[in-house]
Amino acid sequence: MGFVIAVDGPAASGKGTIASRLAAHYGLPMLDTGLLYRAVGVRLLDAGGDLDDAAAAEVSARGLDLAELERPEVRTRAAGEAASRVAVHPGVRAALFDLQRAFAGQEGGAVLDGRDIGTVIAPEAPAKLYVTASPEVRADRRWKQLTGQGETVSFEEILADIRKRDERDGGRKDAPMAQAEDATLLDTSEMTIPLAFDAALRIVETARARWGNPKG
Ligand SMILES: Nc1ncnc2c1ncn2[C@@H]1O[C@H](COP(=O)(O)OP(=O)(O)OP(=O)(O)O)[C@@H](O)[C@H]1O
Ligand SMILES: Nc1ccn([C@@H]2O[C@H](COP(=O)(O)O)[C@@H](O)[C@H]2O)c(=O)n1
Repeated sequence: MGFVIAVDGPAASGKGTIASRLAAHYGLPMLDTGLLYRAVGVRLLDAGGDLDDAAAAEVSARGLDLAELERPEVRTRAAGEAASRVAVHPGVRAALFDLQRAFAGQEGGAVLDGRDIGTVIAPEAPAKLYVTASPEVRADRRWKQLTGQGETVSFEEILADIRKRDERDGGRKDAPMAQAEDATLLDTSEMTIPLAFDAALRIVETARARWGNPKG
């Protein structure tokens, strides 16, 4: 495995923003694994399926075409909820495992963000961050993001979504959202995006030095 950076944490903590900037900094490919689950949820809803039907959700996951990750529908509030509901099914997680594992196994390394990268997908990753922020801060960030995309929703509705998502993601039996024992916690509640990236970069550089990358 090359230099893999795992960026886990709850909804709207800023994982994707940090992961994409780390990927650009190191010239590494990046996978937002949440898009996989969002696309599975959206395609199941498109087919008129039940998000709580484990078998139907697995069929949806096994039929996923990566081009579907580009659909604008996957970035909506509804897609985030659908993702979290299909993500509880072990069959869905199993169907998406090999793709994520292969992405992490790329020779030069990779950056992946999600909920279980440091614990399940790439437990041997040399650099692991667990990015978080208070539920209120995360709800504010998500509310600004969704209303900026034209969705009509209240802050209070998003805060309720965040709390429900945290509970479901952290409470599920299979691959629950969790900070890996060797992951460094990064609370971005009081940080701007540049400050959060700087803090993340310091953590990754420390891990990189320890990893002894021949490129120095
Ligand atoms: N430190 C920050 N300060 C202010 N806004 C931020 C910060 N980090 C990220 N954001 C903004 O918050 C929103 C959510 O960020 P991002 O998509 O990176 O979160 P995430 O953890 O990947 O979310 P999810 O896992 O739900 O996809 C985006 O609009 C992003 O620009
Ligand atoms: N590795 C992952 C990534 C995501 N999920 C589930 O998908 C939902 C949406 O993810 P976002 O990153 O787009 O918010 C998330 O709430 C999880 O339920 C997952 O289980 N594992």
